[in-house]
Formats: sequence, C-alpha cells, structure tokens
Amino acid sequence: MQYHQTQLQALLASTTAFATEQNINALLKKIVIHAGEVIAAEGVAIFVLDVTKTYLNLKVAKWRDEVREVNETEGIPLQSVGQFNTDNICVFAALTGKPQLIDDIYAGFIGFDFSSIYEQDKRYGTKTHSLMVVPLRDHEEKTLGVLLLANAKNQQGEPSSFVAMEALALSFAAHAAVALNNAYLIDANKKLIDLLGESNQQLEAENKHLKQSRKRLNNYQIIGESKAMQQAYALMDKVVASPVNVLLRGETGTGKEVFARAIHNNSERSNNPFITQNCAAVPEQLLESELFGYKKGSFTGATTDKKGLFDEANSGTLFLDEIGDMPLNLQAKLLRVLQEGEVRPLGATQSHKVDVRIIAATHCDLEEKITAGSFREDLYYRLSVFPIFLPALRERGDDVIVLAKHFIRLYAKNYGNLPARLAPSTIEILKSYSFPGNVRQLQNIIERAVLLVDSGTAILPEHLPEQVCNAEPAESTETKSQVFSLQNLPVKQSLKEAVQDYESALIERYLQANNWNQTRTAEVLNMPRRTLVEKINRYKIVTKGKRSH
Ligand SMILES: Nc1ncnc2c1ncn2[C@@H]1O[C@H](COP(=O)(O)OP(=O)(O)OP(=O)(O)O)[C@@H](O)[C@H]1O
Repeated sequence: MQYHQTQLQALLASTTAFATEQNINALLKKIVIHAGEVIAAEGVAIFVLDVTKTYLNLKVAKWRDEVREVNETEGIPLQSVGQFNTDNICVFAALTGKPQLIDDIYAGFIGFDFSSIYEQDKRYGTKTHSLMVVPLRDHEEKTLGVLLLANAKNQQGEPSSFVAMEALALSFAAHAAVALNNAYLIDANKKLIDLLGESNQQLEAENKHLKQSRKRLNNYQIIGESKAMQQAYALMDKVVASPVNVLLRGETGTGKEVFARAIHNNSERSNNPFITQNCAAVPEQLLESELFGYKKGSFTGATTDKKGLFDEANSGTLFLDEIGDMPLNLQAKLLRVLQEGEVRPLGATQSHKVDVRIIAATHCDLEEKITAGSFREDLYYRLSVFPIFLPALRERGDDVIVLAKHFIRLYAKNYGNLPARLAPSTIEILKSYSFPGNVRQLQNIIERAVLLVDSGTAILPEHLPEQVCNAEPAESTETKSQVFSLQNLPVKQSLKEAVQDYESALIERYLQANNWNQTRTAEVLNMPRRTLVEKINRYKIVTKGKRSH
C-alpha cells in the first residue's frame, strides 16, 4: 500500500509527540489531533475504558478543526441487562480487539446500531458515511480504549474509504496505545509516590507525636517533668537501646536506683534479671564472694559452690550502687570483668563468660577520689562511658510539689488515711527548702506528715519537721543579681578586679548550688574541671561547706 509522504511524516511526528507526553489528558488530546493528520478523516474521537473496565468513556472528540475535551462520567456500558452491548461498534471493537470498518453507515442494516450518529447528523446538519474503529491495546493485548475515525478523505480531500488506510491506522493505534499505557503507569507511580510521601509524613508526624507524648508522660514512670529531669530522660532515651555501661551520678536520694531500674526495664534485657548490690554496705571479702561467687572449699565455711551476682545477672543488668566506695582490690577484679567479659569465682581455676550490663552509681566526686588514689582511673574510664547526672531536688522546680502529692497519695493509701492535701503555706516552705537528702528526704517528710494529719485535712507547716520549717530558704538567683547590680559595685575598681570578684563569687555560688561537687560545677559552668580547681585555689574559695566526697 502506497501512503502519501505527508501521512508518513505525520506518523513520525506523532511518535515524537507521544514519547514526550506523560500527562494522560494531554496525551489523549495529542492522539486525537495526530490521528486526524495521519489518517485523513473528518472526525476523530477517543474512548477509554474506565477503571472498573465496564464503560467506554469519550475523552476527546474532533470534528474538522474543532477539538473538544469531554468530561464524561457515564460512557457507553460494555454490558446491559447481562448481555454484551455488541450493537455498539466501539464496544464491539473493544471486546474483540479487531478494527471495524464501515464504508457507509446509511447503507441498510450492517449489524450495528448507529441511531445515535443518525441523530447527531440530524442535529448538526452533518453527514457521516464511512467509519473506522480501531482498538487501542497494550503490550499484553489488553484493551485500553478505542479510536473512532469518521468520514475518510482521499488526497484530494474527497470522501473515500478507510480500507486503504487500515494498516496505517493500526500502526498509529499501536504506538498510541504504548504511549497511553506508559502514561497510565507513570500516573499510577506518581500516585503511589504521593501516597508514600503522605504516609511517610503521617508516620513522621506520628513518630514525633509518640516521642513528645513519651517525653510528656515519660514512659520510665519516674515522677518529675521539670526541665532538669527532661534532660536526664533525654539521656536515658539515648542509652536504653544500647548495651553500654552507664554511670549514674547525683547526690544521695536523687533516684539513682530508680533510674537504673528504669533503664533496665526499657532495655532489651528487661525480661532478664536486674540485680542490685550496694558496694559500701558490706565488708570487702563478703562483697567479693557476693559479686564473683565461690567454689566449695575455697575458704572455711564454703560448704557448697555459690553463684556470684555476675552470674545471677547474666543476660540482664547488675546495678552497682556506691561504686565510689568499692575497695581497690575489687576495683581491679571488676575492671577485668569489664575488659574481658569473664568472671572467675573464688577458688576456681578457670574463668567463664558472662553477658552483663553494668549500671554503676555514685554520689562521690570520683575525680577527687582518683586524685586521692582511692579510685582506679582505668576503671573510671570504663564505667563512665555514658554518665548521667541526676539533678538535686532543689533544681527541679515544681517537681517538689508533684512528688509531694505523689507521696501523699502513696502513704494515704498505705495507711488507709483519706487523702490529705498540702496547705498553701506548706507548699511555700517545701518549695524554698533545699532538701539535702533529696527525694528520699521529701518522701520521709511526707510519710511522717500523712501519719500526723487527721484524715482529709490539710498538711500544715506544723506537720513538717522543725529543721524544715526553720531552715533558711535556699538562696535564689535573685540574690546573686542583687549582689552584682551595678549600684552595688565599688566605684574605684579596675575592670580586671571587678571581673575577678564576679568570677570568684559566681564560682562559689555554683559550687554551693551543686553541693560542692567540682565535676558537676565544672559541667554546669561549661569549663574544664582543672581550670575550675585552679580558680578555686587562686580565689581561695573556702570550701568548708563542702560535703565529704
Ligand atoms: N523521681 C522519683 N519519683 C518517685 N520516687 C522517687 C523518685 N526519685 C527517687 N524516688 C524515691 O526516693 C527514694 C530514694 O531513691 P533512690 O534509692 O533511687 O536514690 P539514690 O540516688 O539511689 O540514693 P543513694 O545515693 O542514697 O543510693 C526511693 O524510695 C525512691 O523510690
């Protein structure tokens, strides 16, 4: 079959045009326009199968030069009353996958129902004679839709037959179908990507929400939401998922054991044992046999083998409280366990492996102990891979009252007392007290008060211990700023002297606030500890209020 040069050029042009179009509606329009150029016809229309594959929907129609995009919601049904709608030429072509060619639709009954075209002709004064319907099928031969061409024209523009153009039409339809299928795939991909993006965003939001609510509720079931505690929780968040050893530091009664349990309970080891041992409470030999165990006959009284706490805690966590008070000899043995992951019970000839996470705790200034030679520096580095400083109760703001109310509920329940409440004056006293014994001291104070108070009445200052009521209020930061207000400064002082005065008083204030713990103070002031010690010596800061560390 000989085709006109312009038709072949049009076919080539359509290939390029389709290859660069990814948008479905734009592509459908291009198919219709190019079809009219490749196959000389007066009218062109494209129908596509809807997603349910039950309707052929008209998308774009062209009559001579006029192109119309159609937004048809209900197209031609493939079936009606349970029967395929084979009277319709488009449905027939779609179902059979075969092109349909009619030279004259008015030439008597030809097996299809053209009544709607007759009606249109009447309405618009047109005259349809020849028709060609070509199915658009993808590489798997699934029908995507059909292309309808009306009124074939010859090269002179006179009415003709589509028969001569069938092969050209089939070739055009084949690559139009490939382009359409690609556009569908790209569209489906984009929708998937959008969907993924959306669900990712949703996941991110949920994640954030979970993290926030976890922070708010603090899953660790530790009472206290102050900023200082939030900082400690944030460090815990980091450490629970990893197996590193943790060193909990803080004054006595700040909740080091509470934190240690919480770390264990939120770690992967939570179903395994959590064993605690206070290293200060027992004599050296007993502590050694407790920790490492012994073999029968290894000393007088060793009548049976005894498992040590490292073995008891295998796969779990061993909490070593008051680690600063561990005797030097045992420090060396502990270091070996940490380095080699093996223990050797007393009297045993061989070591064996253990898998234990160590959480150590101390209220001591370990750095000072190292200087004094009573704590091994190498052990210190092993233990303090991840230190967490627990804030003193006086640094926790309103947590004091939150904790007090928690303990009231606890003891009211224990002692069958109707819940008492805190009188405003009591709240004031508790808020300004410095709590050297921290949470443990508050807990004892509240227990005593709940016992003293009558059921359902308020806890008054008289229900608090005398030393609490009569204590000087903890120094507030306002006092400091008063001392250093410009009005109070001597007028004849060099800048250097003024700065030194300020620095010296500031360091003293921070030392006091941190219970004279130099490491902690250096941390808070964000300076090396050695520099802090130098300044303490240079300014001759009296550390007589210092606790025994
Ligand atoms: N945040 C808290 N919420 C509720 N109770 C707490 C909290 N912190 C501490 N406690 C309670 O305070 C008491 C002291 O806590 P814990 O023994 O954990 O302190 P510690 O720092 O280990 O003390 P020490 O240094 O003397 O060993 C315990 O009864 C504990 O239950």
